[in-house]
Amino acid sequence: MDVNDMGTDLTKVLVTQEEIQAKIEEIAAEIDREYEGKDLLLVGVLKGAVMVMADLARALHSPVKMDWMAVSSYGSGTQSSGVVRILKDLDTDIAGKHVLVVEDIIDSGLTLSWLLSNLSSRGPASLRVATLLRKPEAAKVDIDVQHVGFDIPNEFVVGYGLDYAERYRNLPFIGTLAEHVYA
Ligand SMILES: O=P(O)(O)OC[C@H]1O[C@H](OP(=O)(O)OP(=O)(O)O)[C@H](O)[C@@H]1O
Ligand code: HPA
Ligand SMILES: [Mg+2]
Repeated sequence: MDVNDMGTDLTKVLVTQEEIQAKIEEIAAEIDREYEGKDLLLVGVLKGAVMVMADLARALHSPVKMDWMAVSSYGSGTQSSGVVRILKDLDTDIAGKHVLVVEDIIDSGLTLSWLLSNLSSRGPASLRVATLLRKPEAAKVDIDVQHVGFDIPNEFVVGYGLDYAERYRNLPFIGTLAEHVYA
């Protein structure tokens, strides 16, 4: 799919497929260095992080394990409800493990902040975060994030895993959604 298949739903491409892939290679190299000789568990946050997780895991040279959590705070709108629900928990016990949470986007930060306190109560050996996107102007909580792909403006974006009402996740790039789509 490309931007021409999208009609007028998108106003622009914010991050191209090539820029995403190059950034993921960079982050993977950082992670390889950081966890050298350690067992690492990647925790992907469904559903948005599927694309980042799939590409990041394949760009790593170190062997890793992968697990998934599904949480939802957005429902079908463009604003976080602030109420996070676990839809699917991890299959594995993370006590004593090195855990890296993989996210597509940190927007208000409410989802991740909730998730990090939930996961840290399970006693991991370490708990860090990699995210492809972050919206600094939208932050409602301060979170220490070790790997950030791109800081982006405070606009609703879709593509590469990110949805609006479950659509656009399969775009290979990040685009800005036209206001008429959700107005
Ligand atoms: O920083 P926040 O304001 O909390 O927003 C970020 C979260 O929102 C999105 O998930 P969503 O709840 O839409 O679920 P999805 O991944 O299934 O689309 C996104 O994937 C992050 O997990
Ligand atoms: O900008 C966004 N787009 C799609 N999903 C999201 N979840 C949080 N922020 C966003
Ligand atoms: Mg969503």
